[in-house]
Amino acid sequence: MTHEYIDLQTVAHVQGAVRLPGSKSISNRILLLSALSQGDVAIVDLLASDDTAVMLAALRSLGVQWTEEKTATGTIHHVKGVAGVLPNKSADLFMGNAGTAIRPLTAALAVIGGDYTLHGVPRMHERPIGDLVDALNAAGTNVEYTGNPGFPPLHIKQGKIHAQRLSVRGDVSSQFLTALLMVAPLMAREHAITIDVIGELISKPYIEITLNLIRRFGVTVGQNGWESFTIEPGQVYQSPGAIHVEGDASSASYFLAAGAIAGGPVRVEGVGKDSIQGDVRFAAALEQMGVQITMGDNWIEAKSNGVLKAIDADFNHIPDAAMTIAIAALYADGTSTLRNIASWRVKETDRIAAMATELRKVGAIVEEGSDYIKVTPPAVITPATIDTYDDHRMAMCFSLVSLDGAARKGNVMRINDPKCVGKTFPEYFAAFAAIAK
Ligand SMILES: O=C(O)C1=C[C@@H](OP(=O)(O)O)[C@@H](O)[C@H](O)C1
Ligand SMILES: C=C(OP(=O)(O)O)C(=O)O
Repeated sequence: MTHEYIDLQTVAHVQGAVRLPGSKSISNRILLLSALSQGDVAIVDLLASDDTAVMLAALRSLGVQWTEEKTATGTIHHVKGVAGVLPNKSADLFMGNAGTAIRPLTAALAVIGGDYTLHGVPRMHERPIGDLVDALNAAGTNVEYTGNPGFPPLHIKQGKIHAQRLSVRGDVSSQFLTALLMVAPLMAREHAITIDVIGELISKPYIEITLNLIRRFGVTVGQNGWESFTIEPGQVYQSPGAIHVEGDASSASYFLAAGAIAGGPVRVEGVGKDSIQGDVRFAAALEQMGVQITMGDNWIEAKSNGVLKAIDADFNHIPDAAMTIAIAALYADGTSTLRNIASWRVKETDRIAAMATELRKVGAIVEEGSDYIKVTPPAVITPATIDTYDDHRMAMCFSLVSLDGAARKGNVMRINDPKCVGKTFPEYFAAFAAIAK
């Protein structure tokens, strides 16, 4: 942890428009699908952040060629697909703390086979991957733990897929199912492959993103509810030519919440009503809190009179954006409860514990359980020094606590280690400053 911090003066009003960076979830999926496909792919507006940098670096280490072209309107990444045949049969890959990189890459490398090691930052070595490794190894791959069983680092050797039916637990992270779905066409060379989901699948909208993008690369997945998925044999990923990355709907949540807390209107551009990201449903949660939301094809806008209604709801479908609701709850007219969010505990940090600790610093009364958090707002928000636990979302969420019409002028919120936003949104604090009037 660095000792850097940023001091945010309290402000009473926000207004303006923000152009969102690309979606992390879409960017990393498209990068891997492009590498696995036949033909060249031109990716427009890929997210530039730590999580995509580790994926790009890994692809380069594996011998996948890509170049970046700067244009007047943005960037285009050109990826040369290798159709599932990686030029480099061995590599040591640093995955940072990017779940969307390590989980699908582990599946791809395990199925393709070779001699690969994958590791990350210390927290990555505490984030579960056992359900994915179990599913893969039961099907014939050869993945070993080199540290603690169930967690990275991993050593992948040559295996041989013999199963036509795989099962994976869905209740710890949806990324395990995403990873298997992405590599299923590589396994279904001669026989169909069926993937059964064991336990209640969490974070379902992320599976919808996966299925949508797999389809864009020419592969059809048969779906039996959320219980099983079948990939018919002989399907090969084909380049869609050019593919555009939507703005990040989770990143949008901070600006929409700002509009909700401090008047607005605040408009985010790059994501709208046709988005394939589940996190656009954050806007519906704000509506329930009394915020006025309008949406276009490529934008969402929030405005309010600053008085928010408390909310009690299940947030399993939007685990990332739900953190922003926990902050909006500070400005509500009563106690809010966010339910069914157990996955918060195994992300960049234990987010239920971190959120509870930091909300208490600004005066909230917080109750936490294994899978819920209950927030009662204080009469006045107390200025505080906020720790961010190397979690980009903690830093972005707590920037919002500087929005306070009732605060004494000159009050300051200090956010420690603000650079952790680099995981998904390196320019976050500049974008936030631009709407704080
Ligand atoms: O598949 C994805 O792109 C993601 C799935 C979610 O994780 P879980 O499925 O672990 O909840 C989400 O929290 C993460 O930021 C991105
Ligand atoms: C949980 C997150 O990331 P990851 O993709 O590493 O799981 C997140 O961005 O909030």
